[in-house]
Amino acid sequence: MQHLIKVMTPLLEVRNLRRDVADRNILANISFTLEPGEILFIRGPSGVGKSLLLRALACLDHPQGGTLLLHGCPPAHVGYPAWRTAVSYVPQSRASSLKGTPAELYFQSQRFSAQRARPRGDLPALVHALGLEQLVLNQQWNELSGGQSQRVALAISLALGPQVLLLDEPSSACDLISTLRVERVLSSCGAALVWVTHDPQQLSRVGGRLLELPLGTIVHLPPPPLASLPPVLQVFSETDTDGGSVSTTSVRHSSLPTVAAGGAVGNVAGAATSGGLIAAMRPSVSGPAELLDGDAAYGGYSDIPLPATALAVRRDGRSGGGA
Ligand SMILES: Nc1ncnc2c1ncn2[C@@H]1O[C@H](COP(=O)(O)OP(=O)(O)OP(=O)(O)O)[C@@H](O)[C@H]1O
Repeated sequence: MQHLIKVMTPLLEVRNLRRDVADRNILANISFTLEPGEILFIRGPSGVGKSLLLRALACLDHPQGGTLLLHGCPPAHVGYPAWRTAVSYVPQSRASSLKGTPAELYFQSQRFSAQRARPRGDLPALVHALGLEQLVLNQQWNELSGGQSQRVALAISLALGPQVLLLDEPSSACDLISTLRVERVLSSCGAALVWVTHDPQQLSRVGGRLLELPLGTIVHLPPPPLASLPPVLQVFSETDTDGGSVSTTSVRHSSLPTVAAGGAVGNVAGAATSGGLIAAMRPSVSGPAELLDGDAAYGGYSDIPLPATALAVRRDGRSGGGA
């Protein structure tokens, strides 16, 4: 019976989520569940609240109603840094606000306490699979094109091994070939994906389910043509959902030998990762005071200077501005 309950607990559960901004209701009654490896596209007109939904799922903003559960546990139980590590937000564009190089960002992010003792993906393999030269990792962010920085930021997010990736138009700056690479890497990465897109072709190429906003209706997409998305790269092959621990990590690429790095164990409720990477990098962090109150909540973010708004929140206990 206990085993049955575990199997039935979704990876992520969203019940009747509500988002208001400036006294205006943007989203209401959004409900869905997500299982490991599932893809849920989000589509809706500009301004309908797609980014707000992703930010709420990542616990970067506080919803005005509803319930979020990761493996059956609410954010306060999981811990906000651990939640944001497991449920990782990849914003539409953030490279222009970043300083330094992608490699520096990747290594800085690993120093967050919530990122320690967790399995990693193979960043160079991911960079390669996304059609980038390795040297982009050591170039300044502001020297990269929009498409390059979008893909290298995605590679970093994938390499940090989230269980759920929240993707805000992850290929919007890419040409068609790069877009196909992004789709193939994401489709085979093993993480559950919540994927905002405006591209109807992307839905049919990738498949999965579709959440239509503003109504929140969910439709099942037809399966993609068999040949359209051959497995190119698999970073996280096995995830034991018992307590969120990851038991095995492997990297498989069509042109690379299989690399197994099994054995490392990370616990969502315990060690987990930063999630703070995104929160710390985003100057528009907002949310309840407890979400940002103190170093413990930030899980060691003191490694990286916090943006002014987040610092303001931490000092006076009030939340900063939204997106
Ligand atoms: N911090 C904020 N303060 C006030 N209004 C906001 C804030 N953030 C978002 N909004 C408003 O909430 C609505 C939803 O914004 P959101 O960015 O989620 O839209 P979206 O569906 O992602 O749009 P797009 O497809 O253009 O990216 C918009 O009307 C936007 O103006």
